[in-house]
Amino acid sequence: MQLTTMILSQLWKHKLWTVLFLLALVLEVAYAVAAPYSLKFIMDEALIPRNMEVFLLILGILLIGGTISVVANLLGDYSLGILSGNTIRTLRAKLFSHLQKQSLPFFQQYRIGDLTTRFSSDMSSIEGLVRLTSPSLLKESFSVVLGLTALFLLEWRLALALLAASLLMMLAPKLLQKRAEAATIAYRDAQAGFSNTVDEMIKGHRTIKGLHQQERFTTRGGSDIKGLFTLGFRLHMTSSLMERIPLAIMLLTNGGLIGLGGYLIFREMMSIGDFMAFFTLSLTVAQGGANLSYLIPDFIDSGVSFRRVGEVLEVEPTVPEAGNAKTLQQEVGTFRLNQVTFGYSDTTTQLRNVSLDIPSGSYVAFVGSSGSGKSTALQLLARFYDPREGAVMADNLDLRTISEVSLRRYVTLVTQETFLFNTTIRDNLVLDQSGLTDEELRVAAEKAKIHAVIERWPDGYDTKVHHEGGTLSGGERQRLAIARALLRKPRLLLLDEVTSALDPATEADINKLLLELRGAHTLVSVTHRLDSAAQADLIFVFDQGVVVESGSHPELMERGGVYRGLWDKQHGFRLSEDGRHAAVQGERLSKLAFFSGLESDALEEIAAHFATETFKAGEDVVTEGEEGDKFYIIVRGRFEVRKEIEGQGEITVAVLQDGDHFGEIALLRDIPRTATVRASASGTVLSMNRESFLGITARYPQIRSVLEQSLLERS
Ligand SMILES: Nc1ncnc2c1ncn2[C@@H]1O[C@H](COP(=O)(O)OP(=O)(O)OP(=O)(O)O)[C@@H](O)[C@H]1O
Repeated sequence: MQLTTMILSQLWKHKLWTVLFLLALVLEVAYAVAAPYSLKFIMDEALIPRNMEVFLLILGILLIGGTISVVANLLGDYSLGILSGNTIRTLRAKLFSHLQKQSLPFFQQYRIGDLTTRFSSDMSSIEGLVRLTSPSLLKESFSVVLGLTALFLLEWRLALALLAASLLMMLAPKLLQKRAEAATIAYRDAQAGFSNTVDEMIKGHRTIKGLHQQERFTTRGGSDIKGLFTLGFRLHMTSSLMERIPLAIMLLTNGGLIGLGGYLIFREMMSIGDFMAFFTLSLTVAQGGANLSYLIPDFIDSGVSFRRVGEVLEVEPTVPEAGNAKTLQQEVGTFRLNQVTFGYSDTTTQLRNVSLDIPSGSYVAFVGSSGSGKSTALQLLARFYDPREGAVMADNLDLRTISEVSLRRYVTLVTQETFLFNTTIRDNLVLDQSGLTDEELRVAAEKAKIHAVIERWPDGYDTKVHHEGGTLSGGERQRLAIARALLRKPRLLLLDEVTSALDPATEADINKLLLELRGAHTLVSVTHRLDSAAQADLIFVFDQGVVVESGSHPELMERGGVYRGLWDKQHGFRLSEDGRHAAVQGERLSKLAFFSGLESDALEEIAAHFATETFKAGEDVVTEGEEGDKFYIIVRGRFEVRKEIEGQGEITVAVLQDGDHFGEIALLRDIPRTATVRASASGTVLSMNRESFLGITARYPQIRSVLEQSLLERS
């Protein structure tokens, strides 16, 4: 609807050109009908009676009419160029800005390939519709109507026969229209699906190679291509049939007209001039009819694109700008979540009645187990979503009433997924802040511990980023994102697990930086690593969408609740600065049920049997189905537990982080692993193999029985 209104408003806006275009079209069609009609007079009034004067008069009129028609054609083309050009330009700009206004759920709903197809082939199709198909349809329809009127005036019986044939010519393709429409939609969807496969293959080429997934992708691509072939063939045959049927009808009609015309002349019910004019004009009308049926498949094709683009334009942002939006002041005070309840969909609830205050200039940490709602709360503070109930406030103003420009000016979010644009490092850091000096750039990059790295690149800050930063390491991208955020000098800096991809030494530097930033900026850091959170002024502990504890590190340790439990789980390890060598303390092992109750000497002895293993993002620690003989404790990192579920493929069923352990069953017997554990970022684990374990249990048999018992309880 919006799309139709937009096109009509363009025609109205350029009314002069619209009127000129219509006038030119009328003149062109009128001449195209009048020229064959004139044969009636040329034959009956000039050639048969051999009257030169009448002949020259008609010839003169035809020449003048022809000249007017040529000028009208040129004028029509020019005005159509202006009208269609402006319409397409406005539509492209509208679609582009509409996408930019969309909220996060929109980009989760539509796949990249689908959206880019709407911008590329759907837009080209609409361009064809506006520039060619619609004007031609208008012209041919007018030509058929005017031509038929002239034919009825010449000889109504012949005209009636021709009309019946023309209607048949138009209706026949209609019978196939539904099939053609369905075939076009199916082909478009298949094109979008294939684009997605290619997009994923290009973006994920490193993971695909690293995990040797080429065959799976070749199969997927092969099946997409096969689908495109089948659907393309169906589309081709349906379109061809739609074109061929009218042609066949036209051939039969010609024969019929000659027969009936000859009969009427022999019976002196029609003159030779009338017949000549009728026959020539009927060819023009039939051509118009055939053109109309040629245009119909094109029209259907672009009609589908029209709907697909229109559908996107109809989607309203779920986080809309307020009508009379207020501007956030530079000196923003407290941010607050006020009894906030939120769910990503109507049927789920990720945050329940959460209330928390973030004082101006403070350093606040959100901690809690994976999936407890920390990142969700952070995204609400950045107003990427609006709460279902309650409000997110800045300076006692509901974020829903604040202009997006001022909110984005003073609130910056840095997430784990850093997107870099395919331009220079400098442009990626500066973005729209053209006034920034090289010195400011250097200072921000130094704070984010990335300056030295940039300086080592051959073109320094002018180094080009390729593949959206895919050639840089996760840590480098993350540090660039921090530098970019610092350059924006935000009042509220929101950080979502920003140190998760960094080595321990760089993590310590970034933690130091956060302490320096406190005061001048308000900081909220989501982290699962409690060593980072411990230095915050205020810590909120999330559990299943609720804030269960809050306070400073000493207060929470003192309380001995959830935070204390998480802290104990994460501690008791030693890790080298580069994250390559780890060790566990005997005391920490006693927290595992099957080692509890052992003397400290025994625990230290067991601790010495653990070996360090490091994993890069995307690497599997264990693979579902393979037989395992090792037990693991995560020292540092984030690992996804993935299982093959019928009908859904491989999905993440749990996330393991610092201090979590898995795989103990492998210490006892050969059983295939029941899930894959894959590193989501680089991580370090400690492992113990069965051979070592059996050596230990020979001396401490109770370990084995406790483990047997706990596994029995679990199964
Ligand atoms: N875009 C989304 N759509 C639907 N559900 C989501 C979306 N993002 C997160 N969730 C779900 O919301 C819940 C809370 O997620 P959230 O990311 O806030 O947790 P978290 O505490 O930050 O966890 P993590 O440390 O693993 O990032 C989880 O169950 C998660 O699966």
